[in-house]
Amino acid sequence: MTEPAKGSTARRDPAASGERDEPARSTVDRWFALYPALALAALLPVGAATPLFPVELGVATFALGTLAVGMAHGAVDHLVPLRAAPGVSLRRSIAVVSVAYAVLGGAVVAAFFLAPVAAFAGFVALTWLHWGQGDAAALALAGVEHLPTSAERWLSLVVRGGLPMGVPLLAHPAEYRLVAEWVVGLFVAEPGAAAAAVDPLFVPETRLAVGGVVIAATLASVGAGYVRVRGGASQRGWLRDAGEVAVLWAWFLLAAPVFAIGVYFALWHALRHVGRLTLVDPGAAGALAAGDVRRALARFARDAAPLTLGGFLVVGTVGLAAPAGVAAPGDLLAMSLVGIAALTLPHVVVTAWLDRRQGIWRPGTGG
Ligand SMILES: CC1=C(/C=C/C(C)=C/C=C/C(C)=C/C=O)C(C)(C)CCC1
Ligand SMILES: [Fe+2]
Repeated sequence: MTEPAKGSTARRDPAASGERDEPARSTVDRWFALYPALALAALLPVGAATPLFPVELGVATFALGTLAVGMAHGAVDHLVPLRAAPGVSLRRSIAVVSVAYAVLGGAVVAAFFLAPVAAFAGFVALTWLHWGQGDAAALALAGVEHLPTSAERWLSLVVRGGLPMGVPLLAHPAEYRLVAEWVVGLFVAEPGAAAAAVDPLFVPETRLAVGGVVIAATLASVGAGYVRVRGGASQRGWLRDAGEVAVLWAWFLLAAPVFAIGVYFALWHALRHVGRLTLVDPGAAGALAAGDVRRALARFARDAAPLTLGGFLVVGTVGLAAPAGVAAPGDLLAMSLVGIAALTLPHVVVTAWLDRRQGIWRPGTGG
């Protein structure tokens, strides 16, 4: 739990306190964060075997995860302003989010056409930020007490986003590079040009620097949390945080990158975000408070269905527009990633707005 709000003017932090919706919140934490994390831990032996298999296994897993929940997790963004802010109409909510998606998504696609290598690196950086942002919100929702300041939450963001984006580069650079070549290869048709173009990204210094940042941030974050526990914060929340970080470290060290990220995207990031969204839908939150996870999920699926299809249309359009064409499984992954990149920038903006509304980055004052 964050520091209690001080003074009568301070607003509550609904992501980390509030008794009224506590049963719904703890149901969400269990079903959408804790159990999936335990499932990922149980999958570690499977992950450890994946480097022995062809990368196509990873591509199929990534596609399946994106089909199942990955795409859907952002497909209710148009309802987020409506549900998270008083006084926003449905029409305004849809209009604002549609404009953000068209402008920002269009800019991302243009960036891939104009400067594919920089756009790819930017997408990895954006995902680092976004997946870290998602986990910081999940930790707040879980009510951990060892992250009472925004600085500590930012450090968690660096760790949690760095695990999926940085550790595979440290542990499996060849497959990481292959994916970069596939993505850039959609936009540069000459044979061998993509491999040469991504060279500057894969110098040993990048790998060292990225690995160093993730290791240092992990040690600093776990250490700072321990200091908070010594100062009276709940040990349970800290152990949960450190345990999740340990599972993610093991997962991304052991599993082949495309497989690892495919599973993580669906089972970890997307599910956590879906859980968070069910809490801002009063109908779903009511079902969750009564322990009815299935009904909450059914409501989410109904809301997300139309724009999940829309998301796949975006991916298909990227495939049709790619100058080099789409032929091999690698191209399919590449076109999905570019489509996802276009959807991710506006999704990050909507999520950041929700974070702000919920006081994720201003613990103790939020709401
Ligand atoms: C697959 C894959 C990569 C990139 C994945 C990314 C960047 C996924 C982003 C997904 C998002 C942002 C989903 C929305 O929340 C790497 C790391 C380049 C190399 C290893 C394999
Ligand atoms: Fe997301």
